Amino acid sequence: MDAAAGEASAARTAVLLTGGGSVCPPREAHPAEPKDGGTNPTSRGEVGSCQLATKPLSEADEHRGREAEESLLDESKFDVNLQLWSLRIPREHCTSVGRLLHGYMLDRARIKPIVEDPTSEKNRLVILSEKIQNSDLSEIPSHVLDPLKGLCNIEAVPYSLTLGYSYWGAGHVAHLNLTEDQLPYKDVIAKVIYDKNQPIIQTVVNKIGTITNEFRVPTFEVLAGKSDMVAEVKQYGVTFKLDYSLVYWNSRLEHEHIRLVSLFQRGETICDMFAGIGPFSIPAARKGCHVYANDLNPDSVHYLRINANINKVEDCVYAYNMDARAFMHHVMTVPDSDGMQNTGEAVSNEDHYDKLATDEKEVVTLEMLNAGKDNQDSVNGSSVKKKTAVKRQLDKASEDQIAEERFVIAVFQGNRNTNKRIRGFHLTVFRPWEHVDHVIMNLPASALDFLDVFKGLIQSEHWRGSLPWIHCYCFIRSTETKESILSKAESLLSTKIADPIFHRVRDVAPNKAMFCLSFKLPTETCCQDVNNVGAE
Ligand SMILES: C[S@@+](CC[C@H](N)C(=O)[O-])C[C@H]1O[C@@H](n2cnc3c(N)ncnc32)[C@H](O)[C@@H]1O
Repeated sequence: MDAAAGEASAARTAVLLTGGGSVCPPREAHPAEPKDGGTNPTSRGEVGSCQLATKPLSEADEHRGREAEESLLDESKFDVNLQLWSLRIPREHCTSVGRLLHGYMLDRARIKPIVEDPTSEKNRLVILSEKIQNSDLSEIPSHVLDPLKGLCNIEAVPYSLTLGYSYWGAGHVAHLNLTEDQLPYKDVIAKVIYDKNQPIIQTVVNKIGTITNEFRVPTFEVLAGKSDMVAEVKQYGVTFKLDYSLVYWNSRLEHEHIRLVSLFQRGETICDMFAGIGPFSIPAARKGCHVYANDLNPDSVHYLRINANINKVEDCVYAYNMDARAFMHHVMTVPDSDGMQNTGEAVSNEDHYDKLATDEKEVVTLEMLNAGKDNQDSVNGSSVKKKTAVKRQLDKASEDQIAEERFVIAVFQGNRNTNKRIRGFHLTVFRPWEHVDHVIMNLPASALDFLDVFKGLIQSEHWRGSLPWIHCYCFIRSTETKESILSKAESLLSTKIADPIFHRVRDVAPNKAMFCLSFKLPTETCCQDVNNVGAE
């Protein structure tokens, strides 16, 4: 359980402390009529005693507390009701409205901000963020609202959303973020959360201060229960095991993890420079990508390996525990003797590059496929012979062939678990110095500073196909602009970036937003011999 879950727990605590009775309405997620009919600007937020309050218990409170104790677990006590605003729009404008309203829509893990309108199938409701409090939408700046009004008819509709028991995820750690005025009551709050949530909650912690260490791990004070902070959480069907006290984890990035991985194709090669416990790497591997995942924190790499195993992608994830800069140099360096440096290894513990050249995974070119011919030399020959054959065939392949070969990979991977082998047909898996499709850099506080690692990184005589996409996360403060960030990136790469894409991930503070800057690595930056590498 993380901060969000802690929020629910805090809400539940408040129910007991303030004795609000049946204050949270039944679980629902629908447009709701405001008491004033929606004509006046109306403040909305969390309702009733679902807000944390710390006044003393009355007799009635204690009675209700005893009642709650008698039942093992009252799931409704987890409910957090959000009173929000939504915009009713014609359904054909969803994409454009979603784009225009980026940063002003609801940003909650696993909640879609655009939903069906129960009153008409021709419309959709765009759920607005909690920061939009008034029906006149005065919190949305005119440069966003005016184009929206020009695009289509919009109508502000109150929207009630209850985040219930199942929403708050898994794990046994209730993670609180107590404010100054709540701190004097931290022990009683923790005790109530702990006592009233047996056997689910085993540990109650409060986050202390801001994160300053390089591994981005918050400091927690254990307020109740065991100090064990190992938990399992689920994101979009993937299970992640982690120790909250040792590694970075942020459930609010779930949408972003899904968004980025949805851009990857099966068979692609991914380098994740700041991988953490694998929220990009593991889903990418599950999609059929080959992932080189690195983190400086040895505990993160430990859980990355565990998570690769839990999710059965240990064959496709190669884990490294290095500084990100050293990692990129390491995986992009062509080994002297066609061997592999031993710093990083496949999670399955087999030598990755040996595996690439064994008879289980070798290369078939399009011509060989068409001819339907066995490549017995590679299957039966020595490892060196096989690798030479692989190399020769790779050299011949064009960009089109890469696509075709990847189709073959998809077919073979579909059969992977059946242990079915077709002798003579082999797979193309590129080593990073030959081809990488995407590089992920999720260390928003300083990832931009690492961009100079790409200067002269690629040896063009070994490279095949187009240059990689870089997805570099950053913060933009109110004193900065996209232009200033871009110019910093360009100066680190020593060249212009063509067609940069800024994706707003989330607001992290009133004056600070997290963005993902995506761009194709410019040829001028990275190639030791620029003439031979395609920059398309
Ligand atoms: C913001 S977290 C992102 C983790 C993961 N990608 C995610 O989305 O949850 C950044 C990660 O970078 C790691 N890190 C910090 N400095 C690093 C460095 N110089 N080289 C490699 N990893 C580093 C931290 O340990 C942390 O796990």
